[in-house]
Amino acid sequence: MYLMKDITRDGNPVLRKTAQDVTFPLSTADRQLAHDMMEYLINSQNPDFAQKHQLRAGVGLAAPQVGISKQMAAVLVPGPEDDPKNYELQIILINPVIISNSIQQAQLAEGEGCLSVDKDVPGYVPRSARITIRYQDMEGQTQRLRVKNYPAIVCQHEIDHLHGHLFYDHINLKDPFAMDPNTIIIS
Ligand SMILES: O=CN(O)CCNC(=O)c1cccc(Cl)c1Cl
Ligand code: NI
Repeated sequence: MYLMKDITRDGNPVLRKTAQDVTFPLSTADRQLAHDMMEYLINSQNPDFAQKHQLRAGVGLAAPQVGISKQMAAVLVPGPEDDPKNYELQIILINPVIISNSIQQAQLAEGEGCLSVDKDVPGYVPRSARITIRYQDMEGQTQRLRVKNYPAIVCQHEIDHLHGHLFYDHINLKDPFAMDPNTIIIS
């Protein structure tokens, strides 16, 4: 079970490397990694558990954030307020590649945060509004996933981690809340 002490923080070079491809069949360690990352997200979204263990909430987690430079990330996007466990997206992405993306951009109204970045970095993080991801599932089968809006933003945040990018790399520091006509704001 991961706790905040297990999360690598900005400044650790592992967060700025391109992670290594995962090979199949998955090793026991890789299976455990997938499980533990998803378990962290589930725990972090449970208010009582998160409070008790001082976990920062997350809707995604990438292997480099637990010090493992491998192309693997977990995504857990909750459902609606009244039914959060009816997840909008629950998936383990292995060796993910964005194979197409919309010209249309999207950004979260409240910006983004990252377990690996302790400080708040205010500002819009422009991303593609719709993407198609080619990835491998736990059995090594190649899959394709089309996502848009919030789940697409989360997947891009995670895939960024696998290539050494952090969310604030995308913020326009001269004008962090610059409005672009071609970019939809997701609240
Ligand atoms: O890489 C994953 N994390 O750092 C976990 C903590 N951040 C979030 O859950 C988060 C918060 C806001 C917007 C996005 Cl897109 C994400 Cl991903
Ligand atoms: Ni992050």
